[in-house]
Amino acid sequence: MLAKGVTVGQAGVISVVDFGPFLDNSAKQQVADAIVQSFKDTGFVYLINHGLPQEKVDEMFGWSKRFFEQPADVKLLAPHPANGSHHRGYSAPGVEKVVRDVFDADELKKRRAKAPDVKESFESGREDDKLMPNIWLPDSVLPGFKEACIDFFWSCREIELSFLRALALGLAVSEDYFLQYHAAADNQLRLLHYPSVPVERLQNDEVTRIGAHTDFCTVTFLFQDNVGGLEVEDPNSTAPVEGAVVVNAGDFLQRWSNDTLRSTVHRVRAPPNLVTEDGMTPERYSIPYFCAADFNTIVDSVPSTYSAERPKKYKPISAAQYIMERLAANY
Ligand SMILES: O=C(O)CCC(=O)C(=O)O
Ligand SMILES: [Fe+2]
Repeated sequence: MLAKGVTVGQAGVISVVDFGPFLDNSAKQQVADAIVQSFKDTGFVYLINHGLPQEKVDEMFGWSKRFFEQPADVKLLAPHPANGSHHRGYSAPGVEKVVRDVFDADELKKRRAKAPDVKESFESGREDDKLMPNIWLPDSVLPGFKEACIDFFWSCREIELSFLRALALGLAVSEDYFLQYHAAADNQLRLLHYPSVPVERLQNDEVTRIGAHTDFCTVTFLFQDNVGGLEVEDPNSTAPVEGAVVVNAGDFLQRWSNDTLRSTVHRVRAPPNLVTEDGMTPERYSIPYFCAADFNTIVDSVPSTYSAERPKKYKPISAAQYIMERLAANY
């Protein structure tokens, strides 16, 4: 049963949940239940009143645009390392191909050649991350960009911490259950730009914006502009909801929850009904924030998600091992 009052609408079949009553403590359990129900049903939820002011989101999109407007050789002053497990810096269009269940290098090459992902990205994390140091532009280029990324990273961290509390409450474990495993902020802020491309090529699957995939962390928060095109499997197309952050469960959380919560396949294709006169689909910007468990932590199934009737399906695993294997397979 979905809690009425906090579930304020549907975008496709995905619930739009008002997070305000969680943050102000007026209806914490109802909000938590609505989120968990939506994660069980679809693996996705839209959150409104998430606490991050819209001006901050708009500002970050502004920085993202200014970054991607730079000439290629400037952006490449902060190059993403060729090593796919160091996820920082700038990746030019076509470099990364997000796929599902492909770990073989030759097969990846084939898929990339067939339908490249037409997107470029810039990734950053916390400044004190020794495992994956940030890769910034030189100080003289686009001053303020680095500070904006860092500031936005920590703003998103606030939503993450509140959201993880809600998730725990909704799963009937102690409110700080997930927090103990997410103390380090091993998260990743990703700026994405999908350049304008001929609609026909997107529709014929000659090129993709982002290929069908699941995320592999705990949860992802996605801010998007109003262009649209994000599609969630079976069989939902989602439209951007004003002021909302889209949250989805990653594979790690699905595994962690003993398959109670779903990590759903999603992709970005041509936005419906948006074509310019010359048959081009407008460019699109989005900002996902991937939240991962502490690399050094080992997780076992969430206590409320297994029982004699529903035995554990998975062995305990370290976040580092799981995530590094998945990252390296995408590059
Ligand atoms: O750009 C989007 O809307 C989706 C991005 C996404 O799914 C990802 O980066 O994992
Ligand atoms: Fe994704």
